[in-house]
Amino acid sequence: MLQVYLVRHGETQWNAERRIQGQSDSPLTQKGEDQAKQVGDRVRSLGITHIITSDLGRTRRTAEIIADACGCEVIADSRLRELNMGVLEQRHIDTLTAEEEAWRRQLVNGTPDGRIPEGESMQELSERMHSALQSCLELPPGSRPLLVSHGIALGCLVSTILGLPAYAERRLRLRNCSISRVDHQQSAWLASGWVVETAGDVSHLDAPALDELQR
Ligand SMILES: O=C(O)[C@@H](CO)OP(=O)(O)O
Repeated sequence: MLQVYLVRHGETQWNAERRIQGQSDSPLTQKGEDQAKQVGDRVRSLGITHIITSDLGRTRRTAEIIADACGCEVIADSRLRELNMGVLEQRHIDTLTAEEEAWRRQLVNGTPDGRIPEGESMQELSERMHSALQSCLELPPGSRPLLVSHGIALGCLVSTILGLPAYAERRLRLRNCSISRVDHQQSAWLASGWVVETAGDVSHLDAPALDELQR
């Protein structure tokens, strides 16, 4: 059975300021760096063989810190990027106009192809995240990969594995540097394929980020 660990990156400057990142980027705060070290401490004895990360700066930095603890190399995969939030990227969440807020809401209310202008739909996000996860099945037998990605992207992946719509990610709290795990199992009795073992564990963090609570 393949076990895949899923980690959201550490807190960033814009997470703390409540600004929308998407595929734009901001650096980890000191707290974010500390969170990533705590993930490293938590997973160093788990036998992680590969660290595969979104190619954005905040995830790469988080991955490097975890890789230092695990002693494995970091592989970048652009399929693990955050949802492209188009024209709203870099904006402060509290300054959106009513029209802009309606674009954002399309993503969370189930409009099938809802997207922010110049952005990506949840369906497109789901397809590329599942494609990245599926690639883990091609790793050598005995591998135990850890993927570093983003809040909406990982929430969408976990929700859709559970058979929920992609926008159900809004009901799943995946804080910065939370750890989730999905396993690929073959079972005649239980569901075959991907199953969710853990979602959003923050018990290894001394101070979970507040950004999700502030929304
Ligand atoms: O892009 C963002 O602003 C947030 C949205 O949840 O994602 P992350 O901080 O995980 O990249």
